[in-house]
Amino acid sequence: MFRPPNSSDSQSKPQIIRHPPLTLVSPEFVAQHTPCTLHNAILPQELACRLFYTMLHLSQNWKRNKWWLFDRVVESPHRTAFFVRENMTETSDGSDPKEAAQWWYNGRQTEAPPSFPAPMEEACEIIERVVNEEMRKRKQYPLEWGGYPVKEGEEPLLWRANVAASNCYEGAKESVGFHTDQLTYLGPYPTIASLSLGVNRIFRLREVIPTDEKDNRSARTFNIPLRHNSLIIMHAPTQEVFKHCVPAQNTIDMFRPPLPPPADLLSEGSNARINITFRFYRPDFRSQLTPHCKCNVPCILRPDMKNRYESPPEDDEKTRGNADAGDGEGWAKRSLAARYWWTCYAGAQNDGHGCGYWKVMDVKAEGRGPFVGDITTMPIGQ
Ligand SMILES: O=C(O)CCC(=O)C(=O)O
Ligand SMILES: [Fe+2]
Repeated sequence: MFRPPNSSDSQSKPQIIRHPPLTLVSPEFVAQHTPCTLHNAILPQELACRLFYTMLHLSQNWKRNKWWLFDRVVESPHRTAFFVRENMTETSDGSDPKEAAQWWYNGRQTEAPPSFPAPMEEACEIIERVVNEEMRKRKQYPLEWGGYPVKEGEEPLLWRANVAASNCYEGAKESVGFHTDQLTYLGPYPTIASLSLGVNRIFRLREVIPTDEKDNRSARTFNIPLRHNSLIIMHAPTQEVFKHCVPAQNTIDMFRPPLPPPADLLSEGSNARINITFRFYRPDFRSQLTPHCKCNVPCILRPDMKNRYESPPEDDEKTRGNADAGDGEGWAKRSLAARYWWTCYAGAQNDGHGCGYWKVMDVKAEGRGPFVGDITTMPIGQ
């Protein structure tokens, strides 16, 4: 006799519901399903256009990132550049984000990066205000940076940008693969504000399911169309829980800028998308404090996205991200183990062979902080 389709075997393993990809077209849907927020028409139209033309012009000199994958060199399918913001001493603790920025390209040391061009600085000031407003409504995680200066009579500052990474995707086929942003200089639970200019492209998010949950649920793919002059803020814990990418597409619509270019800058229509991610390099994760591996190369910091590392319960209490994990989607219910690893990165830059060095980050022993959790034990906001 054949076993009926719903045998006791298949019953012991519950059927996982596999949801089809979901396109999130509105800010409400993005907020409902992901730890990100979407803000359309973020900059005044004139500034968005001026910044687009400025960056498109500069992008002619941007480089493709190169790294070793197994035994061959691969090249990023887009061009990229890095910028450092001037006059950030009040939040930098005497450390210089320029130093860290020199390690941006896959652990290869590069020349000191340029400063923000004028329209990028203007945009950054607007974006900082929006990010702070948004963060005030959200809960904070104990390991977030708690060292912003407090000014009497003013709302507490929750985020600043001191660096920016910019990407140019020319045509439908240029892309960036699924990844999480390296936490080496950002530290745990970073907030990253990502501005889109030019053609509309899809930004894709997908949760990394912890090993112990993978028999119970599957990850859903979320597609978020990013229009010219939109901002997506990757709030905590996006980098700990989701991977993101900008996939190659079969077709894209030409971008017809609402305002003409200045006389000295080219182009009428364009098939390029410019992305600028504004970030805060934490003083307590400055490059001088990055552990080195056995190859004597600075390590990279990665979250334990799959909750593979079982930590002693006593030190879990303090660093746990989501001890009060509540309702909502699967990811929002996750209890984050808050484990991070320093790992060898030499394999990406030299000959594809690293030393396999691996160490759990120990915030106390490494002297990191101050953290949000040092100042307040209660999550603020919701
Ligand atoms: O272009 C984008 O929207 C994403 C870029 C990105 O993920 C990155 O630079 O790390
Ligand atoms: Fe990224």
